[in-house]
Amino acid sequence: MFKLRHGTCPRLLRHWAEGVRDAGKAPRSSVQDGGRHGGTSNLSGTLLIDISEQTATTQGGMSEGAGQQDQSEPQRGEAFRIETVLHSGDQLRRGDAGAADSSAVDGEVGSREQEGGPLPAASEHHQEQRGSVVTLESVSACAGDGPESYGETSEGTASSKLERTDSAVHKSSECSEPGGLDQRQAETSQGQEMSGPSESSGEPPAGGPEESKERSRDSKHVTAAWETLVRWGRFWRNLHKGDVTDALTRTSKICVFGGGSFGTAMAVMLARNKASLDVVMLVRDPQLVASINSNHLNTRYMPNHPLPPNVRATTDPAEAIEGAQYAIHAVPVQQSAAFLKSIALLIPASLPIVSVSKGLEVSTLETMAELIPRALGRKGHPVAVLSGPSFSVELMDKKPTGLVAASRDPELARACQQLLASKYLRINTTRDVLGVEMAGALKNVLAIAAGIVEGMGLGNNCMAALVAQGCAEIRWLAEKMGAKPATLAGLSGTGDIMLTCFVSLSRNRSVGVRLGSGEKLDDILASMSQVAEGVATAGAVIALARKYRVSMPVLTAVARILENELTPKKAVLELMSLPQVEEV
Ligand SMILES: NC(=O)c1ccc[n+]([C@@H]2O[C@H](COP(=O)([O-])OP(=O)(O)OC[C@H]3O[C@@H](n4cnc5c(N)ncnc54)[C@H](O)[C@@H]3O)[C@@H](O)[C@H]2O)c1
Ligand SMILES: O=P(O)(O)OC[C@H](O)CO
Repeated sequence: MFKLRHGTCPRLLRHWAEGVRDAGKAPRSSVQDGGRHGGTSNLSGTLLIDISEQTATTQGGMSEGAGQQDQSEPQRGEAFRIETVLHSGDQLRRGDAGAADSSAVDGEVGSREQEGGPLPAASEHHQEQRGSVVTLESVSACAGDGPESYGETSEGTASSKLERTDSAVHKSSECSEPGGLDQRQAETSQGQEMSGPSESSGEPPAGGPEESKERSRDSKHVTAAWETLVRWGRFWRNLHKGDVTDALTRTSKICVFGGGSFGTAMAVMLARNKASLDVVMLVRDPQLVASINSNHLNTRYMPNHPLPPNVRATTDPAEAIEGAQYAIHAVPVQQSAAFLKSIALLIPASLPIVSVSKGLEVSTLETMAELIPRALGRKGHPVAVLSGPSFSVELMDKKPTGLVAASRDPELARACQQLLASKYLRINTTRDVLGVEMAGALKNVLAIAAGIVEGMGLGNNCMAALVAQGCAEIRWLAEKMGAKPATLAGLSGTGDIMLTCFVSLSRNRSVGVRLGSGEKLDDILASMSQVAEGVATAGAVIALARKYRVSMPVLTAVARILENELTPKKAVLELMSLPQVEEV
């Protein structure tokens, strides 16, 4: 059966198809149409399938064949797929806009990465459209090193692999990996269904030759799956090698608003990606400017990490903004509107602003993507947000990190990928700006709750229950406002919640720990030199919860504790006394 993963990058597939066709590799033999999805036509003896109907009706689910191919001739399968892709133009063009570009760059000099680097970052397209099969084996073939060249996967093995995938499709209704169906899982369940190693099945005991054979087969599947992924990454990188539309290539200056820890980290990520890029930080303190420009050190926020020479600082907004092609906004949320209003006249209408600030403005309940155009007095100003689990110090230390860039304009989200992604920083893209922003803002409030539990010494069970409940509350509100569930389960949601709730580097969590240990909020804030966005955002969350009629017991308790209307101990007692309910 033919299967097409709808999330598979259409651009990649089209290039692949064209490449194979041009190279004359696609055999022109007929295959039979299963006739279930759309019509058939015939050109040069090759069956063509219109997959538009299929695409429209199987979003997120496992899609089953549009046609039947001769399994004994795997090469036909390749041709079949290729032609299918070529004749699904509308879908492909639409998908293309959301497709991800891989632009991993060499960490120091900005040259495009060659073999052996990270896999391509995903697009919304990829993230959302799980559940069908990527024909990665075929991608490998197109990349110039066909299935025969990886591992022990000979042409014949590739054929049987396709067959196995087919049979697995019938057995499983889920597929989780970008590489397609988890064959091992599917086959295992199939095996158990048919002749599982149960006591009554008469199978040899564990550890016998049968089990060892199964283990070795499993191991082959794992190896094949991994190698397929690696080849996919290589193919993708080759495809985009020398891509002149790369935002990094055509950018010469970027300004960064805010010289705190994350503004500095963002400036360094950009500067490391391209040595000739002029990265200018707009900061308020002349001493900090002197330190950055003379000693390449942000002595206040990042004293142990020397900055690349192409990072400089200024207190002059005009100097920072003039000629900049992008602006990164890293000013705390509650100060952002006033800051942006003060420089609005200097900001060209075309200057995209990428916000990394996580929170809601208390006075308006706005997210940053709403606040920025309003503060600039320009509806429709180009905005993206970058979020996800990321401590600035770990980025500076080149620890592997994953973020998500969200924008209504997919090109801008891709530009964020191209400018910032590196060997240690993967950036997905999405159009779900609201989901990314709500998750990023609300996780800070939840992290305060987690800190309180830690500070009170309530134990691991309590911590896990609290964070799970908090996740549900974030989901209830964000989804009601229009966020996508996949976003909330992704890097900016679950990912950032885990990081911020469980890791002591978090400033929000630290505030909670100190509250839970009995300190007063005013004393805690007075002792901090950096922002903990959750403190202000908590009130806004509760106002939004009321507006959207969502009950949020944990986050409401945090807001009341921060307002000094409830002690942490009383809050726990009250929460534990709430009615026992059905899980939703
Ligand atoms: N630090 C991190 O690991 C991290 C990671 C992801 C996102 N963020 C988000 O990035 C934003 C900034 O965080 P940070 O860690 O850099 O904070 P920070 O406290 O380290 O720095 C804040 C910066 O904003 C500047 N600033 C404050 N008020 C200002 C004003 N009125 N006008 C102009 N500049 C002003 C400060 O001088 C400082 O340079 C926050 O919303 C935070 O949630 C931080
Ligand atoms: O230190 P925090 O609590 O502001 O968290 C920093 C980042 O948001 C973590 O992703």
